[in-house]
Amino acid sequence: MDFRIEDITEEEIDRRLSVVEPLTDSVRQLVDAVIRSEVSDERLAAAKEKVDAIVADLREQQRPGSFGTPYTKEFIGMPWGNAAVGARNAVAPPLRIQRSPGLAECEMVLGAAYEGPGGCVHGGVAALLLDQLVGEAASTDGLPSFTGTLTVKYLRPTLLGPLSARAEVTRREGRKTFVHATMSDADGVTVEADAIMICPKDFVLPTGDALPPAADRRLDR
Ligand SMILES: CCCCCCCCCCCC(=O)SCCNC(=O)CCNC(=O)[C@H](O)C(C)(C)COP(=O)(O)OP(=O)(O)OC[C@H]1O[C@@H](n2cnc3c(N)ncnc32)[C@H](O)[C@@H]1OP(=O)(O)O
Repeated sequence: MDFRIEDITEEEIDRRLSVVEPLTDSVRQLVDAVIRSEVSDERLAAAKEKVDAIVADLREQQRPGSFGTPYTKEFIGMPWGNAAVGARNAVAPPLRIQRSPGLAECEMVLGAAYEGPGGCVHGGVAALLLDQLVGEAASTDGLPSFTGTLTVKYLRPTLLGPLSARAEVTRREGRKTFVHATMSDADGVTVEADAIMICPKDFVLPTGDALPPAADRRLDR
């Protein structure tokens, strides 16, 4: 796993985000536009040429593999490639998660890129987003937790559009944290999930140091 340390300030994080977040958002718009565009085949083909030119430009300098999750020395995480929250990942809605002890909540608007059954959110997307949320709720005490088991129950179809989601720790047992989560539309809960999150026994920081006190850890950028 890639948890490298980057020696940068919070101001530098903000500066980098101010550059990449608008780009990522434009790519999200591109994804949505490609799905829903009704322009002629000629214009679609011309669009492909333009997109290919942008891709070639960006690939001139590229890191190998994935983005990973770098941390500052102050343990501020930058999971910018993450599929649910990544600031550089157009696949991510992205979730903007509010955290408090044992709780993670967010509101989101899921559009055409997240469709499963016609007009509805893909079940795998709902599971993906709830997986992130249970992970964040379990990790609000500063201990990294990975999903051991995630059980998802789809109560009724989730229509694409504005939604909210919530995950709450129900109990902790040693390295195990139990979390309950829901996704809701304006009429109430559409999906619920239960997770057993586990702090791995062999987890070490990239520095080889022990984890710092919980109050000094922020896993939230
Ligand atoms: C920096 C991060 C920021 C975190 C902040 C951001 C959040 C990110 C959210 C993303 C969430 C994800 O997608 S995470 C990615 C998906 N998940 C994974 O890839 C995890 C893959 N699995 C593993 O790495 C491992 O199997 C672990 C960590 C889950 C467990 O390994 P371990 O630590 O060796 O566990 P072990 O000692 O055997 O068992 C400890 C206890 O847990 C129980 N247990 C073990 N495995 C499971 C299991 N799959 N489901 C239920 N329970 C289990 C055992 O019975 C035992 O209970 P007892 O006998 O003590 O009662």
